[in-house]
Amino acid sequence: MTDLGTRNPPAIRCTGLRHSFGDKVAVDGIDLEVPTGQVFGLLGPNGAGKTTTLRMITTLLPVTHGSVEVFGLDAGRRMAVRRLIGYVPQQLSADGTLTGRENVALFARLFDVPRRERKDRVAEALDAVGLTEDADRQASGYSGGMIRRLELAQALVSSPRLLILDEPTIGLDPVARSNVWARIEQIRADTGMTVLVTTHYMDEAEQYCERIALMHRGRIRALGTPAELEANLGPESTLDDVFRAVTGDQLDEGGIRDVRAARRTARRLG
Ligand SMILES: Nc1ncnc2c1ncn2[C@@H]1O[C@H](COP(=O)(O)OP(=O)(O)OP(=O)(O)O)[C@@H](O)[C@H]1O
Repeated sequence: MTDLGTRNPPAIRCTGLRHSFGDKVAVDGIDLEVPTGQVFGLLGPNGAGKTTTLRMITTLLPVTHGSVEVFGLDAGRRMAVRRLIGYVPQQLSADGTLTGRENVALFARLFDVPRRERKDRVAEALDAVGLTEDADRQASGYSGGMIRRLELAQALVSSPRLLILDEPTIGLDPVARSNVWARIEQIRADTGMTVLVTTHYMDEAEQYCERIALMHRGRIRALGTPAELEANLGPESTLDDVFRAVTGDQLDEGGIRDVRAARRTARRLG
């Protein structure tokens, strides 16, 4: 019997997780548990170590110090773990020369969705993100919000148990942002999927995340429900205040590489 059947592990468990790029310590000893079915937000300024953490959880970066388990499976079991995860990275992954449907079908093939199920699963994923009507248009004509929803469909087509979204709404206008979140919420309600999301938008974290971890300089500095974190700081505190208290107002730690990446993403989204 696999570990999956023998107990009821959390969706994610990180223990003593560290990662360095040369001399730069990007993740500096993280302990984190995300229960199954939760929408969990990872917040922090540029360069806090959020993406590096996500990349270790998704097995794109090897775990060299500490451990990561996904539904009880060690991240070292890369292929088994990847089958459980849908990942929407910050860098856009949709191909503008293909239609929406072709983009999702490509992911269905990549993720070994059985051939006879593919057509239906692609249609279901497109429907879940509200792109059925536009599915046969070339993706280069999509708005930024539609591209993000298309990428959600790409991540959903393999029916993952854990959906990981790195800045899913960066560069989008408020209507497109709430549209993306409405889809995420609906999918979660329909499937019970666990969602791990990074965002810079405190209002989104407050509204949509059941629990959040605030990262700064590679460490988790605060962990709890938005209401708990606010109450801990003091009456009338907002999540913005908590963020400022934790980061000491240093909202931009990441340097030119991170800012360029964020701008590039926002620009490509139009
Ligand atoms: N491939 C890399 N090579 C060298 N340094 C890197 C690399 N990736 C990340 N870093 C550095 O590690 C630190 C953490 O970066 P990371 O991208 O994880 O932060 P982040 O919290 O996701 O930031 P952002 O909100 O800007 O995406 C930063 O100082 C960053 O410059």
